[in-house]
Amino acid sequence: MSTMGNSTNIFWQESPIGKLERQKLLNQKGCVVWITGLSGSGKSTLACSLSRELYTRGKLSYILDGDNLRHGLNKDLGFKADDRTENIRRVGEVAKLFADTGLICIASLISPYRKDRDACRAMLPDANFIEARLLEDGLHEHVRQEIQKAFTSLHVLERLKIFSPYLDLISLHSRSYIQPGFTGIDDPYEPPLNCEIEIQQKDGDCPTPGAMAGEVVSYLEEKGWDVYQQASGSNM
Ligand SMILES: Nc1ncnc2c1ncn2[C@@H]1O[C@H](COP(=O)(O)OS(=O)(=O)O)[C@@H](OP(=O)(O)O)[C@H]1O
Ligand SMILES: Nc1ncnc2c1ncn2[C@@H]1O[C@H](COP(=O)(O)OP(=O)(O)O)[C@@H](O)[C@H]1O
Repeated sequence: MSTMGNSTNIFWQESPIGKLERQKLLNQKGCVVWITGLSGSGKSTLACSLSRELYTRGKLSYILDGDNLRHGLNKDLGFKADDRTENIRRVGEVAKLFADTGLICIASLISPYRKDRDACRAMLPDANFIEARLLEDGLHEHVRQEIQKAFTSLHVLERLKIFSPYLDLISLHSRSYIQPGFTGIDDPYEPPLNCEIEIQQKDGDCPTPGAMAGEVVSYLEEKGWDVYQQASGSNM
């Protein structure tokens, strides 16, 4: 482990262009949208849909997806509690840098431990960390209803076709049953107590990816994250 934290001869170097200038250039405010939820709850789907939605509105975002980062930056980490904590800490630090560039950084990780997510929140100025929790019930209910429909009304071949869009989800759940230490099966997931956004089913329906992204975009618009305003505070 690094001993950097204890060094006394390391000094902060100021950059000539600050966050305010960068935000003004981009006409948006840098923040972190942190998407948390169980495996298969739709985190990556929401992250991609949100990034696309923001792009069409002329807003620059960047996705930090847990799966992808585990191919590079975090390839030395596994799924034991300490590794997950270090995984989240590193992504929190990277997300903080991205937000400082003026980007809307979308971090999408299971991030099962509340204290780790809260530590990332604490790295940023107030309100720059927007936690969005995906409640998996909507998606699972959607799959359940599709399976039920397939078995009650269709020919066998058509039934099989119905399953094809969910092969990922089915394989994920199958894997989770044979792999020890899987979040939500035999490893804990601690839901946020007070997150900014909670996405769940409405009237038994799973929201479409576009609708999920819409909920986050509405939040950002309502709070003014999508547009830079000189008067809106120096620290944002
Ligand atoms: N033991 C165990 N528990 C949970 N998840 C596992 C595990 N082993 C592998 N995977 C796959 O890794 C993806 C989650 O990586 P994360 O970096 O988001 O996890 S964490 O935040 O550090 O808990 C996760 O991807 P998503 O399904 O996209 O969430 C899993 O496919
Ligand atoms: N809103 C949705 N409606 C229908 N299918 C979805 C929705 N969100 C995700 N899915 C599907 O569920 C599966 C898991 O989604 P994914 O985004 O990979 O979850 P996670 O990143 O949380 O593991 C994928 O096959 C994806 O296409």
